[in-house]
Amino acid sequence: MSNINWAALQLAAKHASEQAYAPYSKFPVGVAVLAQSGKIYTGCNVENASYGGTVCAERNAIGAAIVAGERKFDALMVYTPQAQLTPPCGICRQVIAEFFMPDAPVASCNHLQQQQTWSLVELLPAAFTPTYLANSTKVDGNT
Ligand SMILES: O=c1ccn([C@H]2C[C@H](O)[C@@H](CO)O2)c(=O)[nH]1
Ligand SMILES: [Zn+2]
Repeated sequence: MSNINWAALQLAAKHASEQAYAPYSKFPVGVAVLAQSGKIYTGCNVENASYGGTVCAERNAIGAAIVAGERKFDALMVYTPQAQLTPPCGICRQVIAEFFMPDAPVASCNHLQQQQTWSLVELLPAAFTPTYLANSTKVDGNT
């Protein structure tokens, strides 16, 4: 998609970061995803006293969109709490690859109004995707 409203994604991701539950890392992250429907969904990181129970902002944003019925996405924006712009972690890259095209933009922004944009395939080359599963219904099915 060519006409992505990056400013709207940045603002939505920033607002989501303000809801982050990150008492352990003190690294509050917000994410906004643009679904093919044109709607924006958000998520924040939700940490846990059992640290491995933590869920990143990316997966929470995608989950919020999925439960609203979305299956395809055009862009993802991370709002990172530091000057150095940060891409999604490895687990989230795999989850993004389930629902985004390889050339989809995955971006990071910060309080300095900076933005860095990668393509998904740059972040996760040779991804294992639903197409490798013989009986896959890809992203359109419910099973
Ligand atoms: O892109 C990222 C990077 C990190 N985190 C979270 C996980 C953990 O709660 C904290 C520190 O890694 O930030 C995210 O939610 N998204
Ligand atoms: Zn992650």
